[in-house]
Amino acid sequence: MELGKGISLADLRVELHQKYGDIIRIAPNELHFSRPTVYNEIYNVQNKWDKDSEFYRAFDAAESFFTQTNYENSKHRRSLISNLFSKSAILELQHLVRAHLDRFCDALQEQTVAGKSSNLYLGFQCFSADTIGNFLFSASFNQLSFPGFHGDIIEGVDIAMPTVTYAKFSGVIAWILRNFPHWLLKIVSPRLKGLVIFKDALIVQTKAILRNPKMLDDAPHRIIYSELLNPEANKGRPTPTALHLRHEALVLFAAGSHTVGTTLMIGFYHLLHNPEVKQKLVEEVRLAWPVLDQPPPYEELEKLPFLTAVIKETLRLAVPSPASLPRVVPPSGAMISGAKIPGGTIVGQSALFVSFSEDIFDQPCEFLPERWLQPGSKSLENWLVVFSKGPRSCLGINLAYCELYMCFAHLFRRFDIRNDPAKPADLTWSEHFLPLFEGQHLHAYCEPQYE
Ligand code: HEM
Repeated sequence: MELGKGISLADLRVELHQKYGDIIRIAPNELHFSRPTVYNEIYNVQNKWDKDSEFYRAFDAAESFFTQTNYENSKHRRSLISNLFSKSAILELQHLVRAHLDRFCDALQEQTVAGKSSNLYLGFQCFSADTIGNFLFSASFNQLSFPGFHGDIIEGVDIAMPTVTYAKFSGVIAWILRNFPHWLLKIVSPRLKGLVIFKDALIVQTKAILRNPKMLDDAPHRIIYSELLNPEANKGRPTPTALHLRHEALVLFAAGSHTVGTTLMIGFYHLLHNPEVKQKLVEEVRLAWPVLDQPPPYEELEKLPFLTAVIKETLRLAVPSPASLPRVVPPSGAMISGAKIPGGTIVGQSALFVSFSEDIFDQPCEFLPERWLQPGSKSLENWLVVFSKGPRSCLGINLAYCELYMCFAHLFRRFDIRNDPAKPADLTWSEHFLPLFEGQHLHAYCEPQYE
């Protein structure tokens, strides 16, 4: 109903809570809670509650561990992939992030030299898509090479995004979308072409790898398929099929690209609109990075206190995955928000209700990195919940932080960045599991620094 009226789910939840109180029914068997303390009651290490199957069927990736509703069934595959995203693996492969940043910076410089401002929303999406592609498959999708950062895959993701919401509300629509022939999709919606070609390429790639797993030996670093097909780790279990591999690849690409791109865009938006905060960040980065062609490694950047505060504040405000993440209360029932909730009820809370809670964050709508540097602000970290919590929390958190630290530091060290006044950004978004930004994108001029 709300889709028909064009109202974003995120706004609708706020409206309903204002009208009906702390606990609202958002579907016949689904509750949403507004008190921010509920987040830690639902999502925590003890609660291995199932994900809601109707919600997660909306993703066209039924064989991935992400859409696997039962924790026990998802655990094995998650643990295989987690090797690639451990902190030590990310430190070892940080040069991949750096390589894509170099390409990104070259493209920004070219656009500035041509007298054009850059679309930073698309630029960050291209950067994160190329980076995650490199981590997962040791291949680049070259989204950064598209003129004006109009990458065909990332634009296809934005166009396809509302289908997740439609599929969530109707099993029939979910089925049609899953089974729609790719050749027809390219004709009906030409702007989806890049995404369709990407999905078709995954079909070919996964079949070829299963036919000849030895080709994995040629990859310059470990990739998802080497982990998923590891014979030692899979002992006593069936080997993953081409469909398993493809669905894991799709989910990891989707989870690792849009989220990071959105976070970067929101952070840059706030820094460009808060010149004093931006100046403080630039000074800190310059001090840690005095010689332009000798960038410090990620290990050094993550020690910078103001940069760290900027990243925390950016994540808090960005909430790149704003949906309520529905879980099923176990048969024994549970106490949530002071109420006894019967087993089988679907419950959830959007992280927006924590990030923007006045009870937790003073002036929650303001971009105030300093809040993370006050005495006692360590306790605030409990409320930085955008990666979710518990056994189904974000698997890519180490890679996400690495990309954020390196991107903020590189761009603000290598460029003097200014808003394009002719193109004021409109950050209005609607919720389709991910936020869809349909207004004017953030544009900026990036003047290269030569020392
Ligand atoms: C700022 C960046 C990111 C944010 C805020 C974020 C946030 C989240 C959230 C909230 C979840 C829980 C989703 C749910 O319960 O349905 C999640 C899960 C996940 N994320 Fe991220 N994410 C980010 C980046 C990444 C990256 C770079 C990757 C790398 C591939 C990644 C991979 C995953 C995976 C695989 C899951 C599913 C975990 C499971 O179901 O057990 N994420 N993420």
